[in-house]
Amino acid sequence: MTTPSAPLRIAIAGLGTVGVGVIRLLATNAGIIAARAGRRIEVVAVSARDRGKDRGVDIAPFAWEDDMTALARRDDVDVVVELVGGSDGPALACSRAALAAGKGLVTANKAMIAHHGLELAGLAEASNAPLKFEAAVAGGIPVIKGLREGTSANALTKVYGILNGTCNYILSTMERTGADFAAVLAEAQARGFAEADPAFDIEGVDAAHKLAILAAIGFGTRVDFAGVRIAGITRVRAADIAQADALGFVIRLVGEADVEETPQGARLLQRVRPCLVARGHPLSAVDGPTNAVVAEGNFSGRLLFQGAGAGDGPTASAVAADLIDIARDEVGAPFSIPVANLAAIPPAEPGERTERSYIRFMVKDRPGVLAEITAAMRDGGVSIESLIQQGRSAEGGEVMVAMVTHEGPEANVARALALLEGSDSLAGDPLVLPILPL
Ligand SMILES: NC(=O)C1=CN([C@@H]2O[C@H](COP(=O)(O)OP(=O)(O)OC[C@H]3O[C@@H](n4cnc5c(N)ncnc54)[C@H](OP(=O)(O)O)[C@@H]3O)[C@@H](O)[C@H]2O)C=CC1
Ligand SMILES: N[C@@H](CCO)C(=O)O
Repeated sequence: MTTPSAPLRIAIAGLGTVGVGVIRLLATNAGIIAARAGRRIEVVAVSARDRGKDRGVDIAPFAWEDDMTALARRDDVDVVVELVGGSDGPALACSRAALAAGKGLVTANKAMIAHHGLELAGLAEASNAPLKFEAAVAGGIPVIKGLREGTSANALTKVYGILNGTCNYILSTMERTGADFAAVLAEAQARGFAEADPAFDIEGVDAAHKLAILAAIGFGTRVDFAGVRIAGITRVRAADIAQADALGFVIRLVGEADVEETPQGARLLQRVRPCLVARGHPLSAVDGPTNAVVAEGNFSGRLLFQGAGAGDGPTASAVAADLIDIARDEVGAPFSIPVANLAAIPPAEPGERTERSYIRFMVKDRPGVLAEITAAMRDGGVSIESLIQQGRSAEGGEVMVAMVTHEGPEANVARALALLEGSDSLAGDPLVLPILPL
């Protein structure tokens, strides 16, 4: 006769959008989860800032701890689920305490994994404790599992995609409705997609956290968040979205990573930037808070992972999947290979890479301005494919000039723009958006 396995006992630190989502999911799907995990997953204790807050779920059956580190050390807990957020502070303290005590750790905290993932993975290895963070990248999409397991036999050539639901919601809503940036950001915050500090979303930092994690798993490298070149969406105007649309593109915030071989050795390129994406490219149809990740393997070919990148339900789904893996005892090295074997690859210099670009200038509406811009392009070695000046301003006002370049070295665009620096024909810095190849 077999005895039923003991439940997996968990503690949840953080009872916000995701924490409450996890409590709801574990209760709603308890039967399915127990059948698939081989045992029940039971919430034993919880912690957050404000014990008295109405969270829309009953937390009375769970023990309460004010101190998250004490929560992490409880004897009646097997796995700590960290859903507080922030790269340091109580999230990190409770994660370190859990792993040091030999308990499993599941987290959705990409900021913490991007900054301290290697240390935490080292602690997990030392304690032989599981560390899992599926929800940290692309919400409900099983992309970490996809890269750690599905493509594990491949050398990846490239990983890229739409990694921030808030930015995608803002860009696609502005595109569809013409609404104002600030109003759409407020909607994303109200719907629970945005980070506690939404500057992390709109300035590209959140996508960079996720990209650094994906690159580490995809290429077997040490997590290098500092090596990610980051540009957010705050400089994209409604007029750019309209201009891109007229040219047959949408604008999306894209994170991309690859490893290139140079005469000096391997170099890791990681960058997050708003890009023009041609209608017809799989990423152009990714709307709202949806995320999509493309991974190109040398045997698998191009794989596309797509789904909800944020929100309580999808993120809770990823957290619970990690718990089920732990309950089944199906865990491996957090970054797919042991920390000591991850490669330290220096960051790449992108200047010699070639691409097509969209360049937008706000200029004074007066004779000679276009000649000045095109001369700088010529002298920088940039070949112009098309150039559009929008309407006439009121006398002496600003007008928008947008151009699309032929494919050429990125360094040439930088050189051309340097030639225009300080020109009093320009009203503000030009905006350069790369055109994503098909
Ligand atoms: N929201 C989403 O769609 C997604 C979020 N994530 C990640 O999941 C994590 C949680 O996000 P989310 O649920 O949205 O965040 P919320 O801001 O909704 O919730 C955070 C929770 O942590 C508690 N908390 C915050 N700071 C402290 C502190 N200093 N001491 C004690 N408790 C604290 C809060 O307590 P109280 O409620 O009492 O104030 C709250 O319960 C983050 O790492 C986030 O990046 C990942 C994927 C998607
Ligand atoms: N703020 C994040 C949450 C999911 O990681 C986003 O908008 O994508």
